[in-house]
Amino acid sequence: MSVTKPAVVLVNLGTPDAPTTAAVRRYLKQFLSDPRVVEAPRLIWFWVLRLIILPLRPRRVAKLYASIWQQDSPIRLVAQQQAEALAGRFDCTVRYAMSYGSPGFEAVLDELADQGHDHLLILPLYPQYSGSTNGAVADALARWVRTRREVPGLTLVKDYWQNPAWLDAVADSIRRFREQHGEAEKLLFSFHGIPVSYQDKGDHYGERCHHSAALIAERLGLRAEQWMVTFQSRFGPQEWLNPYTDKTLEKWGKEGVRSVQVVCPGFSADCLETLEEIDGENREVFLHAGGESFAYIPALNAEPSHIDALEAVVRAHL
Ligand SMILES: C=CC1=C(C)c2cc3[nH]c(cc4nc(cc5[nH]c(cc1n2)c(C)c5CCC(=O)O)C(CCC(=O)O)=C4C)c(C)c3C=C
Ligand SMILES: [Fe+2]
Ligand SMILES: [Fe+2]
Repeated sequence: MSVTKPAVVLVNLGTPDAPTTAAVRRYLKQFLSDPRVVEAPRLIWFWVLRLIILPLRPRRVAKLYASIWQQDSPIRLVAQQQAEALAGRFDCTVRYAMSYGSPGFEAVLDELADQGHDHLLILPLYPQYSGSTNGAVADALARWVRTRREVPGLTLVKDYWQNPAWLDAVADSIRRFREQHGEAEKLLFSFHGIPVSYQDKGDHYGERCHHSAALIAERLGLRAEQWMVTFQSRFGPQEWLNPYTDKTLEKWGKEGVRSVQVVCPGFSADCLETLEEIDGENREVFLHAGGESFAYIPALNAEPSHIDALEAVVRAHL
């Protein structure tokens, strides 16, 4: 009747099924239709999305995806590795799911509940809560609950940037990188942005990013002038959290900063926004503006120290 063991579901943002215009269009349609992601007036956005964004953006973005594609999209390959590695740590089922695209979050929840798991622990893989990411997972969970006659016990992890195991894992990865490659003049912590209007309405995501970076810098013993926090991945004409990553790298290059290392601790897996936007586009911006050396420090992905941290987060909530 029921399996008494809990199951863990790791949830990340999502990605297209293929690096093609059609697949990117399907993905962006689902993603950008979520009112948690784009908080524009619904009727206006319905038409802007269909008449401007979806006819134009997918072709360009599909090329960017093609440039980072492996056997699959990196974010999905990493999710699979993370789930496998974490499953090795407990006597319980661990699955991964995506908020947009596949494997769909609600389908994975159905499967686990149908197998009789009577407690599901949902861990969104965003270290810093934002309504636009973790909030969207909560919405999807609430929608799913309404479809189930028998609702399992549910635990939703809000976020985990304060967990010492996660802070140690990020600090150690930076330390190891600097031991291998030497130290750059500047260490830039780049986080995905959100529109300033979301912050004005009460989303404290930006503060959580600043606190995270400060705690990591403290572990590394960095002086204030050695590091900085910026925000990347702007979308649309609104003002987003600043300072912006690209503008900062351009300014540094022009001002004579010779070497930078960039780390993106808001991304639990490498993806389009780190591999292409940071290690591709922003590298070019810095070098073009006069910088001499640019290095991207990879996300924690399925590193054992990351799995240690995720294990600690799960154990703290089970
Ligand atoms: C209004 C739009 C967007 C908000 C708000 C937003 C917040 C947000 N996103 C992430 C993490 C990721 N975003 C990724 C891609 C991506 N993000 C947006 C838009 C918003 N994000 C778009 C349109 C895209 C797709 C690419 C593009 O068309 O430019 C990804 C990468 C996924 C992949 O397939 O590799 C991640 C991860 C966070 C953490 C966040 C708020 C805190
Ligand atoms: Fe995004
Ligand atoms: Fe981007």
